[in-house]
Amino acid sequence: MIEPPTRSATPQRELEPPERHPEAPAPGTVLPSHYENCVACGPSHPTGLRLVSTAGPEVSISGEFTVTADHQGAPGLAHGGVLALALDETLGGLSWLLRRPMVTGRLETDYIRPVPVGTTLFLTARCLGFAGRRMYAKAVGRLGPEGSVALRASAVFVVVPPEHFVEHGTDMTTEQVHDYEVNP
Ligand SMILES: CCCCCCCCCCCCCCCC(=O)SCCNC(=O)CCNC(=O)[C@H](O)C(C)(C)COP(=O)(O)OP(=O)(O)OC[C@H]1O[C@@H](n2cnc3c(N)ncnc32)[C@H](O)[C@@H]1OP(=O)(O)O
Repeated sequence: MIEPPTRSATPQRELEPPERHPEAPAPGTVLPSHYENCVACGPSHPTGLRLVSTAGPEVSISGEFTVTADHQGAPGLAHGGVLALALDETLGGLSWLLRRPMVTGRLETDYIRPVPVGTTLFLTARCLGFAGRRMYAKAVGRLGPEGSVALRASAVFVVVPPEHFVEHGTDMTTEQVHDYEVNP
């Protein structure tokens, strides 16, 4: 028997409101890739999404990427896992505005419309607030800037110390991780 989920991306109590960091990049700022080989945003990844994120108002982010033949599941259609990746990256980009390192704890995705190869998907993510170390957020993906909604997601990210990436990853020093705090 498959166990029912024990956690939910729907807040179970009132959240502390999110605060945009005073030194967050201004709305409209195109955000840099956080890692050149990232499968979602890295410019050096050969088949990645090359998703580009832009800081939005309050604690929100927009992102876009074009679905290519490298992102197919069924012929001519984006793979659902790839679409979850795009949502995860856009939601994770909220870190730039909060200036707190976070990792995805839970990502709940609704797939509403198929996304054909060649589509430029427009994503937006918004922070709902915090419950301790848990950050709750929502995201939407549209087929065009004002197009039909193809995807919706609710997520919980967990704030981690910068050392998380040094301890569990490779090629990352504590100095590099702390650089994010001053040089987004
Ligand atoms: C300096 C700033 C500039 C930054 C500028 C850089 C920008 C950069 C952009 C990046 C954009 C990329 C975006 C992709 C982001 C990924 O894809 S991250 C990769 C995928 N995720 C992971 O690998 C996470 C793997 N899991 C873990 O490492 C650990 O389970 C976690 C999540 C750190 C939690 O472990 P822990 O630290 O021991 O925490 P724990 O005490 O268990 O839980 C803490 C709280 O979180 C809750 N929690 C823990 N796990 C979960 C869960 N799965 N679901 C819900 N709640 C949970 C607990 O219930 C607990 O809540 P409270 O009881 O405190 O209320």
